[in-house]
Amino acid sequence: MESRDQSNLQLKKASSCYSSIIEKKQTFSPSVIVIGGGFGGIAAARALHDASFQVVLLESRDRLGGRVCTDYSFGFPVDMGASWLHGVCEENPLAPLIGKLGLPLYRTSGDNSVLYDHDLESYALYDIDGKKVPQELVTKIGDVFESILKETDKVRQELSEDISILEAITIVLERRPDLRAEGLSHKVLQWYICRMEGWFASDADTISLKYWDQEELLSGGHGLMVRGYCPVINTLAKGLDIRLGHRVTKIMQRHNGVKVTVEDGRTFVADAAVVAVPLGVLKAKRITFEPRLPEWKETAIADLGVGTENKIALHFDKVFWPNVEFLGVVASSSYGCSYFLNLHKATGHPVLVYMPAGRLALDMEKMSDEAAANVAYMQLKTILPDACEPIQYLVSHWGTDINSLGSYSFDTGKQLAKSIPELCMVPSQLA
Ligand SMILES: Cc1cc2nc3c(=O)[nH]c(=O)nc-3n(C[C@H](O)[C@H](O)[C@H](O)COP(=O)(O)OP(=O)(O)OC[C@H]3O[C@@H](n4cnc5c(N)ncnc54)[C@H](O)[C@@H]3O)c2cc1C
Repeated sequence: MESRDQSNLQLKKASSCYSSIIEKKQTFSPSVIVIGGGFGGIAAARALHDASFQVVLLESRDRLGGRVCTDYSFGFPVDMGASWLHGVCEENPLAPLIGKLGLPLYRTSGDNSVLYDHDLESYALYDIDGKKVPQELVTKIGDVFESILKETDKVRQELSEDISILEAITIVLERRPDLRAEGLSHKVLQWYICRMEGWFASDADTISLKYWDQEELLSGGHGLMVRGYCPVINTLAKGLDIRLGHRVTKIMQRHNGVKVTVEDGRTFVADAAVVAVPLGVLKAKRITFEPRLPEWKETAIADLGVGTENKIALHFDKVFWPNVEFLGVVASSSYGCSYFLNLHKATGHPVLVYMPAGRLALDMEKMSDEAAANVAYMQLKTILPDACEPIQYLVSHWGTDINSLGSYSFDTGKQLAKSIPELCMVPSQLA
C-alpha cells in the first residue's frame, strides 16, 4: 500500500501535469498564413490577430495596400487605385473606421446610382471640336440611356442563353426607333456607355446581359477619399507580422495544416491559410494549389471576368478647367470617348485624372508612361485648347502588373467568358 505522503505526491504530480496541459490549451492559438496584403488580406489578418490567432501575412510587393495605392510624389496624396467609398453607410465596414480617423469624404453622389447619375452640376461634356454639349442634351440622353437599359431587361426575359449588354442594346434600338440617337446625341449616348464600361472596367460587348445588374450596392451614395486610402490601410495593418517581398508560388494542404512556398524556395507552415490575392492572379494560375482547388472554385474563378481601368493623373501648376466633377469627351464610339476626374473640386489640388477602361486601358498600357500621359493631355487639348502642359504625371498599369493582372472583376457570364479569350487569357500570356 502506498503511504499517504506518496499518494499526495502523486496527486500533486498529476495535478501539476494536468494544469500544464490546461495552460497549454489556454495559450495554444491556431496559426494562419494570410496571402496578399491588400484590403482583403489585411482585414482578414487584423480580425484573426485580434481574435488571438498567430498570423503571418505574406505580400509579394514591397508595399502594402494592393489595389489601394496612394501616391505622394506630387506633394499631396493621389489615389492611383481605389479612391471612392461606395456606400457611405453604417453597414459598410470601412465607414466607421474612416470616420474614427477623421478622414474627410467628398460626396460625388448622394444616391446609389452608378450608371445614369446625370446631375447637372457634376459634369461637363465636350465634342472633339471643343464645343460644349448643351446640358439639356446630356440630361435628355441620360434619360434615354436609362430607358434603353430598362428595355434590355425584356430582351433578357426572352432569351435562354446569355448575350452581351451591347448586343442587347442593339436589339432594343432595332425595336425602338424612338430611342435611337443621331449625330451629337449618338455621341453622348456612346459616352454613357463609356461610363458604364468604366464601372465594369470592361467593354460593353463583354459584359453579361444576364448578370450585369445583379450587384448589390450599399446605400448612402459615393464618397471620394480626399486624403487618400493609405491611412486606413496603415491603421488596419498596425502591429501585424507582415513580410513584404514574399511572392507565394505554391500552397500545399497537408494532413495537419498547410505549407506555403514563396518564390525563393522558403516555406511557411501553419494550421490554415487565407488566400487574398487578386482574381487576376488566380485566373492566371500564378499560384499552384496542391491538391488542386475544388471544381466549383475553379469554375467560379474561370467564369468571372477581370477588367482593367487605369488612372493617368496630370498635375498642373494652375487650374484652367471648369469647376465640375467630371470633364467628358464624347465621340462616335465608346472607345473614343473619355473622361477626367477633377480632383481640384474634391481636394483643392490642381489635378485631373484621366480614367481609360477596357480595351482602351489595355492598349494604353502598351505605351510608355510618357506617351500615355501625352494621349491624356492631347484629349484635354481637344476640348480645352488653352490647356497648359502638366508639370508632373503618374500612370498606373493594373492590367499588366503581375501583382494584380487586372483592376476589378465584372460579370462576364459563362458563355461570354468562353467567347472572349483575349480578355481572359491576357494575364496568363503575360506570365
Ligand atoms: C484603378 C482602380 C480604381 C478602383 N476604384 C475603386 C473605388 O473607387 N472604390 C472601391 O471600392 N474599389 C475600387 N477599386 C477596386 C479596389 O481597389 C479593389 O477591389 C480592392 O482594393 C481589392 O482588394 P484585395 O485585397 O481583394 O486585392 P488587392 O488589393 O489587389 O490585394 C491583393 C494583394 O495580393 C498581393 N499578391 C498578388 N500575388 C501574390 C502572391 N503570389 N503572393 C503574395 N502576395 C500576392 C498583391 O501584391 C496585393 O497586395 C479600384 C481598383 C482599381 C485598380
